[in-house]
Order: sequence, then structure tokens, then C-alpha cells
Amino acid sequence: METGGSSESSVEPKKGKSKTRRKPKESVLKQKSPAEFFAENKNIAGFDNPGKCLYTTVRELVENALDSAESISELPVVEITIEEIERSEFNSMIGLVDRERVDEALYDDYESAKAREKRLAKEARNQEIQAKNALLGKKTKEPTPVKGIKGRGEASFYRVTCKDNGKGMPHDDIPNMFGRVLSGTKYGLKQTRGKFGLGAKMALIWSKMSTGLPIEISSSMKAQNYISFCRLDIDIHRNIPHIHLHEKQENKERWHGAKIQVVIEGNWTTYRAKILHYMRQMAVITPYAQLLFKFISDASDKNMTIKFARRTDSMPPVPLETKHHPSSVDLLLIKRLIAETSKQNLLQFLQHEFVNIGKSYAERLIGEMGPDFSPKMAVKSLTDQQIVRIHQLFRQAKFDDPSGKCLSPAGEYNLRLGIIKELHPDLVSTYSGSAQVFEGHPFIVEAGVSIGGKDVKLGINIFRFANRIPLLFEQGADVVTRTAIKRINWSSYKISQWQDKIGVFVSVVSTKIPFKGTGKEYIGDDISEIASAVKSAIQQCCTQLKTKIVKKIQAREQQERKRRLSWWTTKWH
Ligand SMILES: Nc1ncnc2c1ncn2[C@@H]1O[C@H](COP(=O)(O)OP(=O)(O)OP(=O)(O)O)[C@@H](O)[C@H]1O
Repeated sequence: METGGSSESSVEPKKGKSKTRRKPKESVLKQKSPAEFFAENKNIAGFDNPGKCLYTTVRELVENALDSAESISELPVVEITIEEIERSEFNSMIGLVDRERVDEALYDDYESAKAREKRLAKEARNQEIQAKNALLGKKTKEPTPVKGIKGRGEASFYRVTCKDNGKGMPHDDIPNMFGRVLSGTKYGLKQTRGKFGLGAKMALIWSKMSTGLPIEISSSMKAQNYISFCRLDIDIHRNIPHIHLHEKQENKERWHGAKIQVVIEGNWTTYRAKILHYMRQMAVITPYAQLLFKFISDASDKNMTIKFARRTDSMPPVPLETKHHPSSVDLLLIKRLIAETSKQNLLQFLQHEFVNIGKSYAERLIGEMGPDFSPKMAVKSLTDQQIVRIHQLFRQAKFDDPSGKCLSPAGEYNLRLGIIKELHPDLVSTYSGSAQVFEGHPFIVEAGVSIGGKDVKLGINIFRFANRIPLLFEQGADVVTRTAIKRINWSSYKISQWQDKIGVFVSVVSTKIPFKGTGKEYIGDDISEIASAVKSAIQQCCTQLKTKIVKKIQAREQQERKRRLSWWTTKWH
């Protein structure tokens, strides 16, 4: 309420106090665009710090590339390159002149003469101790680096490029696909890696925040005689693309696919291991893809090229779009379906917009709704109350479970192949569960358990996948970790958590993965259907392994008996 001349403004300052009391600011109503919201809260999309931003950018681009190739049943060929950009090169890219430092003491990494003297003395003392110990033949610990001048505090910049052989994008859609937060083609009820219409835009927002540079997209669809090229950035306040260049170029080679390039701040040193780990796990779950990873730097010892070769041509089937299951819809969704349906009457609407409602079941449901409802009534004329009644009945009535036919799990063969190819274990077992349901959404759990192998640590090593995306963060809270650590009695399968190198691989696919957050980092442990399916899949693998382990033990014992027998025989004859 407006109070006109507010009493607060007339308050006299107290005696002896020099400060005048501040007038509280009126709160002003403001709106934020989705792009602004995500720019201010980029951590919820997995863009926490420069290192994690580099990792998530790679991830988002690779996952889009795989989604795109798989959508046209093309065996994926994906090339991802991270190129380190020197500060001077970066400055010249943005037209900034390199400047020599004039006032050194102004900088964060400035070291005074006294501090330098102290540091050098400490380094010399450390070296002396090392040399003495070496003379005495004592084992020496790696000396802890002496705190010296701070890291230059300078940002590192990287050009990230991802090229695929996928479907490409229609020329006119490209600006909105990359320059408007919450826009995409994967919102339907379908198993895809992408879901939110956010990832590529977050890479662009981060590039805009850290380097100010635009994103570049080249794309061509099958049999298209031109390549669409688009350079754009995003108007954060209005959440619309800001196009720098959008043109058609010649496509002599009839290439199809997409090439996306962004220049961002990052931190390769701290996130190198995570990025390589991600690529390796992606190779496990997609052995039918050819993945090429390159890191390019002026320091040639940092350069690397890793090829994850394709090991099979057998690709999981393309996931199918499905309709909503009546048990999974809420009021808003029912209203949206009514607004969008092409069906005229209630009977047709129920039959055609949902799975598992046949004609006679739809008639029974309508009968149950009450006297205000009839099969022939116009669906668009339903009142709000009538829609609430439909929703209530959907929640109480019994429906057949949705089928898992629309899903595309990796398949036991691919999972086993991926594990063997990347880990070379001594023993491996895999299991593929049948389709199950949570809150009306179908899901399938597949699992693998391995013993031994290359680069596998002692104890339980968890590998998690959701809609064929490797999940690397928030491991402790994830349903797979919790199940493997707390709910499996490993010793009852003759597997030792302390002496064996155990690999636990669990892949969940669904039309709706219940991720916690838009960063797609883990699946919570609160959905009992998923938790019990994960447990049962791991147990199935362990049961198979137990048989193999017992056979191995028996074979070893038999060999030992034979050896002893032959020893005795030679001794007494
Ligand atoms: N490499 C690509 N090939 C073809 N289309 C692409 C490619 N990359 C992005 N797209 C299109 O751009 C859209 C937006 O991509 P974006 O990464 O922002 O979101 P998403 O993949 O739909 O969802 P999520 O935010 O969950 O990753 C995608 O839905 C897709 O249609």
C-alpha cells in the first residue's frame, strides 16, 4: 500500500550517531527470461566452474551427435576436438591488443622480493634433504611443492568442435535450436539422450559469459545439395537468437551431419581425467559408434588422439515415440492434450491419445465418469471440473502396464562387448531385464558385473548409464551405487569386496529418466520400482558369475590334486 510521505523518511537520526537510517528499497516486480535464469543458475545444468563447463560442453555436443546419427539408423561417427588457445591468439581473435604489464604489484600473482627469497631458500632446503636421504639410501617422499607465486590466475580458452554423420538440421530451424533456451525436437515421449532443449544453449551461454564469442554451426541433411552455415549468439534478456551470419554453402561431397564449434573458458588440467573417463564409458555403452577424441595444444607433449574403434555393426533399434499412459498424466497434461487433439469426441480422444485404452475400456471409463459424460460429447467442450473428474479416474482405475517396445536398451550383446573391449576383465556376466513401469513410464534395466581387468581398482567400481549416457557425478546419491554397496551381499556369490576388482555396470533406459536436476548427473534412490529392478539385475549377474567362479575354484583344486599326485608318484617310483 502506498503511504505517501512515509514516516520512515522523517525519522530523525539518533544523537551521537552519524549514520542516517537507510530507507528500505521498494521491491520491484521483474521478469526473467529462461535464458537469464539459466545464465544465473548455470550450475543446475552442470556448468559449475570452468573445468566442469568444458566437460559438460563436450558431453552435450557428443550426446546430440549420437542422438542425431541414431535417429536415422546411421552407425555413428563422432569426432570431438578440444583445441587449447593461447592468450595472445585469443586476444587477436577478439581484436584485443596484447599489453605488457606496467604495474606488476597490481597483479594477483605478484611476488615481492622478500617472498621470492623465502621461497627459494625453502626450495634449496628441500633439495638438500632429498640429496642427503638419497646418499643414505633412504626412501624419500616426493617433496611437497613450495608455495610460490600463485598460478597466473589467467583463464584458459578452448575451441571445442564436434562433428557427426547424423541427420543434420533444417536450415531455418538452426537459429532457434541453438539460440533459444528450452527449444528442441526431443520433447516427445521417446527415449533420447537429450530431453530439456537446453544443453547446446548452455554451451553458448557459457561461451558468451566467458569469451563473448558466438557459436558456429554447419549442418546438412541427407541428399541436400547445400550446407547451412550459421554463426549466432543469444540475446539473453529476450531469449532469442542473435544471428551474425546464416547462409547456404556448396555441399560438393554430399556430406550430411552437423559440426558445432564454440570457444569457451575451461580447465583441461583439472577435468582431463573426467573427460577421458566419459569418452571411455561412452565407448563401453556405444560399441557400435566410432569415437575420435583429440586434444590439441601448442605444448606438443599435451597433445593426444584417442580412437575408440567401432566393434560391432549391430545397433540398438531406433526408439519409438509413444503416447502417454493414463496413469502418468497430470491435469495440465490432460488439458494440453485436449487443446492439441484432432479428435472430436471424448471416446475417440481416450482411445487415440493414450496407450492401453481400447474402445470398450474407453466406454466403461466414460460410464464410470458419471451422468454428465457421454462418448459422443465434444472433447473440446469439457469443463475444468469434468477434466478433474477424468484425472481422478485415471489415477484410480486399473490399466495394463505400458509396453517396453518403444525403448531401445543397449542390449546384452553390446553391453558385454563394450565391457570386454574397454576393460578386458577375467570374468564377465550380463543380464537384460524385461520392461517394467514406474508412475506409468516404461523402463528397462540392464546390468553387467565383471571381475578383474585393465585399469580397474580393487573393490567395487561403478559404471552408470541412463538412456545410454554415462553418469560421472553425484555417484554417492545414485540408485546404482547405493544398491551395489548396501543391498548386495557380495560374499554370498564368492566375490570379495576387499580382494577382487569388481566392475558393476548398470544401464537404465526409459521414456522418462527421473534425473535429479537438469544436469543429468544421477538417478535418485527414491523410486522403489527402479531400485528393486537394479538390485535384481545385479543379483542375476552375480548368480551367473558365482557358477563361473565355483567352476574356476574346482578346476584349480583339481589341478592342484593332480600336481600333488604326480609328485607322489614320481617320488615313490
Ligand atoms: N548434432 C546435432 N545434429 C542434429 N540436431 C541437433 C544437433 N545438436 C542439436 N540439435 C538439435 O538442436 C536441439 C537442441 O539441442 P540441445 O542440446 O539444446 O537440447 P536437447 O538435446 O534437445 O536436450 P538436452 O538439453 O536435454 O540436451 C535438439 O533437440 C536437436 O533437434
